[in-house]
This record gives sequence, structure tokens and C-alpha cells, in this order.
Amino acid sequence: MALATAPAAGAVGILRLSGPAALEVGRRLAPGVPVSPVPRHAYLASFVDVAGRPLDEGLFLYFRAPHSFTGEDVVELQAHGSPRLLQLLLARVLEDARVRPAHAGEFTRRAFLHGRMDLTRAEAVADLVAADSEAAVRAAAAGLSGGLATRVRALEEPLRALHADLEGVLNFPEEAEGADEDAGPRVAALRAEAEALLADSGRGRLVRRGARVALYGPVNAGKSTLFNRLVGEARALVDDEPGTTRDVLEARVEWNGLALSLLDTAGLRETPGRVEALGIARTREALAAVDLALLVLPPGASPAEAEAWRREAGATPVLRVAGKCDVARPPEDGGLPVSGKTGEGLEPLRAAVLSRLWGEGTPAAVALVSERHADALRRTAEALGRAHEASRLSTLEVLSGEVGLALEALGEVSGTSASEALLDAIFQRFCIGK
Ligand SMILES: Nc1nc2c(c(=O)[nH]1)N(C=O)[C@@H](CNc1ccc(C(=O)N[C@@H](CCC(=O)O)C(=O)O)cc1)CN2
Repeated sequence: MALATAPAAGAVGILRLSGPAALEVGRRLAPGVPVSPVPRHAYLASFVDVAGRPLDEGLFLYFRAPHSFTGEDVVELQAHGSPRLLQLLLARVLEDARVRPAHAGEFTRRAFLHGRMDLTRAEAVADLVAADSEAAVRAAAAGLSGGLATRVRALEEPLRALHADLEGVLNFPEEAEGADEDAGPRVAALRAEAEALLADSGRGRLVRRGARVALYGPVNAGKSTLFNRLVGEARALVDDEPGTTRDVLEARVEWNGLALSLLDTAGLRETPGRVEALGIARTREALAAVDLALLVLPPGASPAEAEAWRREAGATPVLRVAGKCDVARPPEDGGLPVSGKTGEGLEPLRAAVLSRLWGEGTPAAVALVSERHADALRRTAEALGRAHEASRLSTLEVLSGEVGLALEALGEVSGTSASEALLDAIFQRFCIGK
């Protein structure tokens, strides 16, 4: 039992019960509902206190197992959204010894345990609740409808078949003779598949966390004016006095559905060799932690200067921007011409940023590989790598052992081999009532 809606005043508040006693317990609050209600029918019912006095008039819904979210009997009491009223209803439900408050994520965990969804879909439920950009919503929705589950299954099933073949040859060499013949190529194909899935995890991180993009470069290149333009409000102090931006400013935007944190760093007074102490440390720190650095150079910056600035970003990819293009046009290879003052070049800049971050296409409905999935997929691919070695150099036992390890690691993604501890860790992230 738990509230399925936020514990705040709202139009409607939903109390949800799941388990074999759900109907009986629910009917104690809503005695007007038939003993055998029509499943999924919305009954308008009076919710009453222990003395039979009405507390609310709401909707009563019954989902009969296994046709419910959890796969168990589920009852929903959809009341008016007063937190105090919901508390009274909750207290009344809890009087029944068969009822206890649900743990975080317990409804979804039960759905998983009853085989209603695999682990990737259960995690997509939490992702959807936490989604704070359109891309995150679309990606979680794709995961919820089985996008990733399908791809993982397409890997898990042939891997399981391969393992069964190898174990067959080991245990019943006569009957299963030859089943291990093409083990090498099968392992190689599966490993390539695991690595292809793994390659998507960078995009997953971008969509989930949002991308981080920093503007940097010398003082007075027009960074703050550009930052304000990109953010759409006068966030950064703009001044002709060099060095106005001392701190790193951060603002969130959503471009093409993708959430981005834009950072405006302090302009650096000197060439990067001899830099202003204040600001440079923060700028370097900021640059190390972003997905893309926008190097904004003023008109007339030399190629040598540009190269020196580029090096400041270290391993972070750099996109070169020619600021203040309203003052002077940059040369051919001087970077994207942009003017924060007139707004010129902003659209090409946004497009270039997105294409550097995302590659081809727009952040649409791709089912995302999370860091947890990536970790398990990496172990899958590694075990398959060792299996491939073994297929050429070692015994069938070793080969089958590695394939078994790959299968186990992959099972952590789908949930077919998830330990209680892993499930605890995953469902703890959920909110209560989900
Ligand atoms: N009021 C309410 N809204 C909600 C939920 C809920 O539990 N209650 N959900 C949950 O958090 C989500 C919807 N998810 C659901 C998923 C499956 C089933 C369900 O009854 N499935 C059955 C029947 C399928 C069918 O008729 O097509 C099944 O899968 O067998 C219900 C809700 C979002 N909105």
C-alpha cells in the first residue's frame, strides 16, 4: 500500500493497494462497491471512516491479477488530493494487519518479480519519473516499451543457446557431437553485438544527465553576450571592462529536446601561457568536466593563439567560435562566425553543438544504455573476448566457462541473473509508491 501521487495538495490523490487482500481491504473503505467488482471499471464510491461517515467521494478501481501493473490484485482509491484526507485514508487502510506501507519501488519490483517486465523496463519507469528534458522523456518511454529489452534479448538468447551447445558437448559428447564447431564465429558475432550496445552508452549519459558545454577563451571575446543570447536572458554580467565574469556561471537550456548546461567561464587575461590566477583554475576545472568546450576568440586572433587556447581544453573536444562577427568577419578557417550582440550565427552554432555532442540525427526515441547497463555489457564483452581466445587456444571447458560468465553478466542487464543486492540497489532509487 502507498500513495501513488505526490504528497502535496493536488486535484486527485491516489492510494494504491497491491496483493491478494487488496480487494477486501479496499472495500472496507468503500463498502458501496460490489463484492466482485468488474475489473478495470471505475466505480464512483463513498470512502468512509471507521464509523461509516463519509470522508470523500472518489473513484474505486480494481485490477484482477495478473492483469495489473504489479501482476497482483490491485485496488486504487482515487480521492480528492488533500494531503490530510489522504493521511486519514492511509491510516484507515493500515489498521488492517494485512497491510503495510510499500518500500521505494516495490510496486515496480513486484511487476518485475512477476515477470510483467524485465529489469530494463523497470528501470525505464524510474527514468521516466525522473526525466527532465524531452529527450529524457522520449528515451525513457522507448525503454518502457521494450526498446532496450528487445536488443538485450536478441543478444541473450543466442548466447544462452551457445552456452547450452557447449555444455551439451562437454556433458554428452556423443549426442551433441559437432555442436561446438562454429563456436569461434558465434562468440565473435555476439561480442560485436555487445560492443555495439555498449557504444550507445555515451548517448545515454548525455540524455540522462544533460550535456555540459562551457564557453571559454580570452577576455572580451564576447563570451558573456553570447552566453546570454544562448540562454535567452541576461544572466551573465556584461561589461566592456575586461575580466567582468570572475566566476563560472551555469544555466540550463533545452535544444532539440536535449538538456544542456551551459557554463560561462571567466575570460582569461593573458595568453594561456601566463594566465590570470583568479579564474584560470576554475576554468580549467570546468573545462575538464564538460562534454564540449566552445572556444570563443575575438576578431583578429592568430592561428597560433587559437592553437594555444585549444590546448587549454586538454582532452575535452573543442568547437571554435569567432565572436563579435558583427565587428569583423573571421577568415575562412577562423571558426563559426557568431555575434551575441546581433544574434547572427546562433542557429548554426546550436546545430554544430548538437552535432558534435550527438552525431547524426536528433536525440529522438532511442532506448538508452545506462551506466549500470554499460558496466555489465563491458563485462559481457570482456568475457566474450576471453571466450574467443579460448576457442582458438584453450579447452572447451574454459571456453564454456567464459561464455557462462558472459551470460551471467548480461543477465544483470535484463534481470535474468540479478542478485537480491542488485535489485535492492536498483529499486532504492525509485520513489515510494512507484
Ligand atoms: N491510475 C493509475 N495511473 C497510472 C498507473 C497506475 O498504476 N494507476 N501506472 C502505473 O504506475 C502507469 C500505467 N501503467 C500500467 C501498466 C499496466 C497496467 C495493467 O493493468 N496491465 C494489464 C492489462 C493490460 C491491458 O489491458 O492492455 C496487463 O498488463 O495485463 C496498468 C497500468 C501510469 N498511470
